[in-house]
Amino acid sequence: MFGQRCVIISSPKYLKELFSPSVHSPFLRRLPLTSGFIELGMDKEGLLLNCDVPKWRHNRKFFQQSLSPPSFLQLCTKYTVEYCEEIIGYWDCIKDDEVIRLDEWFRAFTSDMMGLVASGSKETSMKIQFMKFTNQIYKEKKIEDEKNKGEIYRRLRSEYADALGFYIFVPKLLWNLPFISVAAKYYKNILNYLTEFEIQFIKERKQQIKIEKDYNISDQNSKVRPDFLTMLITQNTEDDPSPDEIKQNIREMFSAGTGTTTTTLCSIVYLLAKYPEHEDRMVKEILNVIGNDDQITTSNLSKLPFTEAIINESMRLYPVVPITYRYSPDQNTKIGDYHFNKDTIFAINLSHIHRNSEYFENPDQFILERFLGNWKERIPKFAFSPFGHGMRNCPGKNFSMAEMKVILATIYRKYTFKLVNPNEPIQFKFTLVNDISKMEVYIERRK
Ligand code: HEM
Repeated sequence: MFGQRCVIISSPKYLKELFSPSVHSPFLRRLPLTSGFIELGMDKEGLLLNCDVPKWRHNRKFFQQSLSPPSFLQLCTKYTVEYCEEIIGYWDCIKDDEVIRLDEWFRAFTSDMMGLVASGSKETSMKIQFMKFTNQIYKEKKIEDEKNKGEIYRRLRSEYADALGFYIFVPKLLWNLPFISVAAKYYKNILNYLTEFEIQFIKERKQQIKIEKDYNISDQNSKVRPDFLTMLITQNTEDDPSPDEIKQNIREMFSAGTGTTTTTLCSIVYLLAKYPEHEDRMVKEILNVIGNDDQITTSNLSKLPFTEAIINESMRLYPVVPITYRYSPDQNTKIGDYHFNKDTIFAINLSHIHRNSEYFENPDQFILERFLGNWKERIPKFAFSPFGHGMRNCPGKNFSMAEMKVILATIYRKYTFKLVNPNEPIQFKFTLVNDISKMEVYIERRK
């Protein structure tokens, strides 16, 4: 893999070293440096593919600190509720016998939601999804959107997702070949245009914050949006993190936070459609804790253990990141009793580990009791790793768990979903993650 020896790890027994929480761990890198990562600017910026350990640590600190204040999580809950209300407004216009592409709807939802949470960009993916569905004057909307900043940003991000695939999977050697060179040039332009766009709005936000000298995130009267971008800028001392670092952190909030949540939500809906008795129990819990119409708050999210078990068991069966990697270029390493030369890539096969019968009885079945009660004492830590572990685990874990609980609680109070093809297995396409490819459902309103 990437020209290096790759060892696949399929047992949690060998994860202690690879998932070590120590800053001195030799496994602080995910993958070796490639020309594609350099072209994307991800080799030294952001987190996901950052190969420069001091720079990665610097970014990780800012990324994590920006996501963690309770006031920020509360705000994200509020935004999620608002967007759920928007999606309900559209879904209420859809008849019970009409087929909808749930994967597309959740993709639109998570994209609009991230737009707002990451950079205050108010976008219209759900509106467009609805217009497409109802064959409304989509063309006119398109022309109107040419001038809409949020819409330009949304499209650039979507092109960026394709550029990521290109630069990660197509080796530099091939970039000058006919046809491929056209794509290489096109994606280069997209990257440049997106960077220009992002640097400009970072500059504008910085100026806004400067005008309000004593800016405080909880000030209701402030004109500055209290989002991830503002959080990153307000931790800033002497232009640190730099605009380029801020830009990459925002990009990764989108690229790591939208597809993952979309796919996990689709897996949950798929499994609940197959196990209606679990759905009934979840809805009862939601109605008991939150009620039928009341707004969801962060404090009642912690009172939904059954809903949480559903999310966990779905992520066990269908982990959106089926394989994660660790890499040690500086020193030879030892995993269990085995010695490895430096430069070995370790591919940690999470989807295989999650179905190991040593830790999960009847591993292919959807059994919620596994994740009820004191499950953290029963299930060994590394046997269940939907968000990874150790120094490079997922910094968006709490955010996405809260987001998914709010979405489930809000939409399942109103609707139930029936699979159009109940006998078909769920379909994913694998890029670096498992991405839901198509999921067709009927929406039924609850009586
Ligand atoms: C259901 C939702 C999500 C799942 C299942 C998920 C899963 C993962 C996994 C398995 C990893 C690799 C961990 C490791 O190698 O140990 C990861 C990394 C990462 N995730 Fe998530 N993620 C989700 C949502 C999010 C969200 C919402 C964000 C942003 C707010 C995010 C940001 C990141 C970043 C930046 C990394 C790279 C961390 C680093 O290398 O230091 N993820 N995620």
